[in-house]
Amino acid sequence: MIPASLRALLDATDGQRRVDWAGREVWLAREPWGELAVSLQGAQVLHFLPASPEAATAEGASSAPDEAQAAGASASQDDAEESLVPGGWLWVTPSPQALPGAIRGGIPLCWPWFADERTADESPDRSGPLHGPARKADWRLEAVDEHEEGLELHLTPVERLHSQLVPRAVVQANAQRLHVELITEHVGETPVKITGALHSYLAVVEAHACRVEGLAGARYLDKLADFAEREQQGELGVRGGLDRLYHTNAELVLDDGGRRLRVARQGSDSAVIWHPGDTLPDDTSAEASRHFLCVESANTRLDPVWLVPGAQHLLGTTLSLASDA
Ligand SMILES: O=P(O)(O)OC[C@H]1O[C@H](O)[C@H](O)[C@@H](O)[C@@H]1O
Repeated sequence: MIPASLRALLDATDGQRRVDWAGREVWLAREPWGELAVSLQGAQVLHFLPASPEAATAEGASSAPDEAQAAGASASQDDAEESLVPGGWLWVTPSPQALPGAIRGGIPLCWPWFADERTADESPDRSGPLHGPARKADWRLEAVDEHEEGLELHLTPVERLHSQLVPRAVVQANAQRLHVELITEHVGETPVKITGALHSYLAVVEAHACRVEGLAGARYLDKLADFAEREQQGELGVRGGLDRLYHTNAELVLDDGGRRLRVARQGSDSAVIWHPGDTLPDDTSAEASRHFLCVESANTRLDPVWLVPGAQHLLGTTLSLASDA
């Protein structure tokens, strides 16, 4: 579910190319296996639509223009805002912030800390940005390789983001799945504590009618209740705003009534589930916000990672259709 202007650029793409979208350089692929869009600001995957027959039949997965009615084009919406076009597994706001702001949507890379935890923040007064500097930084596309009848992209930041830590991102896309990994290499001399997230904005029919399976019985910290510790009773039904850090490495399934998306995580014992509810961010309308739910592969205060010199940490997520759909 992406803004119409990004959809139009994809429709005009045959193969692979670089375009300018929302003031950012964005790499696009439209090939027999499916579609992928990656912003070089933040190495942020913005769009993924696999060509597998099952994916194409899932509700909302078509990109045909005449089916673009549902999301974001309603009369209640600000006329100035672009419409959102259904199709794809990720959501991107129709009104992204200008640079140097970050684009809300897709899969932002939060590194080397999650939210306001500021692990590994080297600024003198520990005043680094929410979610760390990586998501707003310029990244370089180092390589595009063939991978399992799809593609594998390798990205690195243009400038050094930390004196001891070096991140890189790998994106694998094919007709069945999207896999993103954020690898942190310690090239320094002293242990460093990191957190982080693959802050996935997953496209849904209606955020407040979603179910997330796999969390029953898990302990979580409720950020909307001053980090109160609670236990998930039964499966999670999303009915309003929520901001929770679940302590689990379980595989999750997001069911929005139309599609059952499996969210597998690697190197992550924290699953963050977030939706702003009525507390809308400045860059997103109420109408547009109805169509995403964040299900994040993360390392949070629940499972920070102490990296020692020479070590690496891989934080990953794999999105695929649940086979029991
Ligand atoms: O608005 P952003 O900086 O992108 O952050 C969006 C959200 O990210 C995470 O999910 C946090 O748990 C939330 O507390 C935060 O509000």
